Amino acid sequence: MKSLHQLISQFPYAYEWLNEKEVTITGMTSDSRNVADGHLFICIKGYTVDGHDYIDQAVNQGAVAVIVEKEVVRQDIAVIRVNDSLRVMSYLANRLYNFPTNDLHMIGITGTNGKTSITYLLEAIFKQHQEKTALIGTIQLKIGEETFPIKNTTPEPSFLFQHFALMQEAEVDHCIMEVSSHALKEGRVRGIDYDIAVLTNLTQDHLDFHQTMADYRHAKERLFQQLGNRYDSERPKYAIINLDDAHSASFIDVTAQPVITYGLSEASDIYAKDIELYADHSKYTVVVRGEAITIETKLIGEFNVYNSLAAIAVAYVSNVPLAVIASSFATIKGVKGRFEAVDSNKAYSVIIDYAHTPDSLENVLETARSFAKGKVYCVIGCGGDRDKTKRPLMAEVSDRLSDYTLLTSDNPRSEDPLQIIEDMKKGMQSSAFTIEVDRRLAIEKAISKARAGDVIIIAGKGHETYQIINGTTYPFDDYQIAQTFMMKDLGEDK
Ligand SMILES: CC(=O)N[C@H]1[C@@H](OP(=O)(O)OP(=O)(O)OC[C@H]2O[C@@H](n3ccc(=O)[nH]c3=O)[C@H](O)[C@@H]2O)O[C@H](CO)[C@@H](O)[C@@H]1O[C@H](C)C(=O)N[C@@H](C)C(=O)N[C@H](CCC(=O)O)C(=O)O
Ligand SMILES: Nc1ncnc2c1ncn2[C@@H]1O[C@H](COP(=O)(O)OP(=O)(O)OP(=O)(O)O)[C@@H](O)[C@H]1O
Ligand SMILES: N[C@H](CCC[C@H](N)C(=O)O)C(=O)O
Ligand SMILES: [Mg+2]
Repeated sequence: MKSLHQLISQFPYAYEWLNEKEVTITGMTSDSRNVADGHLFICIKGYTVDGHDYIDQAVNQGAVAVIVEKEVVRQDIAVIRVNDSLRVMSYLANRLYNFPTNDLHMIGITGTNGKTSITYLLEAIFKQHQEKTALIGTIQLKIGEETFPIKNTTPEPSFLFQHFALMQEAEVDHCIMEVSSHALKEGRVRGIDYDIAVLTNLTQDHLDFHQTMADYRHAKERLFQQLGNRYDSERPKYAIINLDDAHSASFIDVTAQPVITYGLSEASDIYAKDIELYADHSKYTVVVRGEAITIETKLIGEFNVYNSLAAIAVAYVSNVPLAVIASSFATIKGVKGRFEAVDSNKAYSVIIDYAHTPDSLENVLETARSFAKGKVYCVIGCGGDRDKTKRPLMAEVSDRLSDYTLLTSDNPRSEDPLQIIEDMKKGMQSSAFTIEVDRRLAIEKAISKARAGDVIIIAGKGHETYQIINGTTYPFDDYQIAQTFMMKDLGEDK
């Protein structure tokens, strides 16, 4: 809690009081729907609506002050005009909550695929080392065992800083967060003092937002530029980079901090060798600056070897002993909705996965192929209001790597589901596919085709428990739908 005058006492931005008033600020937000008594409401001009239009709602809910970019005349509340309210929000949130990231060990993970997976691997490792964690990412925000729903993978600054303060109060040791390219480009993570930045990989996604791969890469590079330029022996900083990624050199180039590389060759500081991949577990040796440990884990596929290397690198520079790291892998059962096998006693497997990019789908289908004794089926759709150019590419991957594809809907959002499928269809070379716009029916059709030894990949929605069609959100859970149908699926040979 601070007075507004205190909050702006050393304000480094140009500003103008449109109505000067001494008020006490209890919290802040840029979403009028979340305003509570004593809040500062920050008006942001968004892509769809303008936050300035919600001042009345914010005041009705208890806002005592607003930050605006426009001419706003009000006598009842304090009004300050600035040039860039989003930038100012990061600064004010940092001050209101007393610079909470200065006392937290902040780990930021960026890259196209693997971010969520790595956050959960790190949670397991730090737990094994008796340290307290917080996670921020696609599935949820989590402080210790307490979970909070989340709208974006990387939320806006006032939400972030409010929760960093809660983490500080809860004596969290490590805050492990996914940092999306949208957040980096929109400046949602300004002012966060990261200690470790991780790059998983960079392949095509989000070209609707970034237009070019170069812009997408520049956005992700900002995390590494933000890692600071000072060398502080009390609090060393590290850039952890997947050396096998085609873009690794430019990420190494932009950071001033020590770089730790990981990969599958001896050229990396931390690498895996003697990799044995099975249908239900994996085993490999990880060499960490000359010292070797054996990892045995239920995580499946080579892409998860990469994810585990990233997590091991972070844990290693965070002073977790290698023996503790190795033992923690025995506790990891997998990550919700990431290559998650549906529990059943069938002779075929159904796997729920969050692959929603060409590269992730390729990884997952290659993994399925490597152990399938029978056919591989893929149920796949693409999200509406998202990168249209990835649609035919994802269909092409499914056509090439599975024996049969069911083209269906993901979250069509505001788009026509059949048009999305038409866009996907352009990538299909073979005729081994069916179109079934209803995702539930597509899942059921795929399962009813399955015979002993077959593998069905249901891709794109992973942990999601909803489907957005024509702007409306309906309950929808790939896992439950698949499991319910499997229990009824008593066909021959099953
Ligand atoms: C394209 C994009 O990045 N959109 C983000 C943007 O929304 P926007 O500009 O459309 O916001 P808006 O609805 O116009 O609202 C403008 C302002 O008015 C406020 N408002 C709005 C309505 C109201 O009733 N009251 C109110 O105060 C809003 O809180 C906001 O401050 O700002 C919002 C607030 O920060 C974000 O929630 C929103 O993310 C939307 C939901 C989204 O879907 N974003 C995706 C693309 C995204 O960011 N994804 C990445 C992960 C991607 C990945 O790695 O795969 C993520 O970090 O989530
Ligand atoms: N290291 C990896 N390389 C390639 N594909 C991966 C990797 N790790 C996971 N995947 C695939 O990508 C999917 C998404 O994984 P995960 O949720 O961990 O990624 P993410 O980066 O958090 O994605 P998002 O951008 O949606 O937040 C998984 O279901 C799997 O199919
Ligand atoms: N973070 C990603 C998730 C995509 C998940 C997929 N199910 C979809 O809805 O497209 C995005 O917002 O683009
Ligand atoms: Mg994620």
